Amino acid sequence: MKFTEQVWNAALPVYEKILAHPFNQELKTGALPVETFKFYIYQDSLYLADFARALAVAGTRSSTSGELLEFLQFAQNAILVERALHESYFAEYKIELTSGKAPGCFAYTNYLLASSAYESYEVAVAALLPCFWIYKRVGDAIYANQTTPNPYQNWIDAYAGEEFAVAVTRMLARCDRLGEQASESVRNRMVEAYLTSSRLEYVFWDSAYRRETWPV
Ligand SMILES: Cc1ncc(CO)c(N)n1
Repeated sequence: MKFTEQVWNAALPVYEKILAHPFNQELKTGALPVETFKFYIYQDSLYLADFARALAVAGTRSSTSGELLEFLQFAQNAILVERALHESYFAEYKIELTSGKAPGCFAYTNYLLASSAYESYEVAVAALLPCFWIYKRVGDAIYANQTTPNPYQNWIDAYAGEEFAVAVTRMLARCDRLGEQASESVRNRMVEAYLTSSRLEYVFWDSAYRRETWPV
């Protein structure tokens, strides 16, 4: 079985919970409170800044310059998406939040940064896969069932769109090659990393929905 098929099956219950989460259900119908969306966009800008770093670091752990280039391009794109958030949503919604990372965002970004630095290249890449693939599947599912007009149309279009799809396809192909070449023990750790990041995707959405703050 292809690595990506294996992990998709392994994390299917997590994906289904993500899709059913009220954040995504309300995004789909447009009923999501704007204050919740603002909180999410702010947290996502903090996420994307670290996601870019994790991608770049993972790239430096590869053994070919082709792979390094691929991951540097992913990193560049994450930075450009982060900037676009500021130019569009931050301006449109007058987001002036300064609270920093909520616990959910903190957990996810630090997991990605730690994996990229301290895990093997293959495991680091597997940890980064849900950021692409789960977002793509969620974007597509929302796009296919959304209420129109929808105040969050730009967000939906970005993740259901062609440009993001190209990056996701490249990442999936990369993961399948790495999974195929990996020893059984490395492959098992790759599956574990994919699962952990999938759970953290859920945690991130749930944190945004609750506008999570630090308890102390
Ligand atoms: C939390 C999160 N995961 C994945 C993506 C897509 O890269 C994003 N923008 N935010």
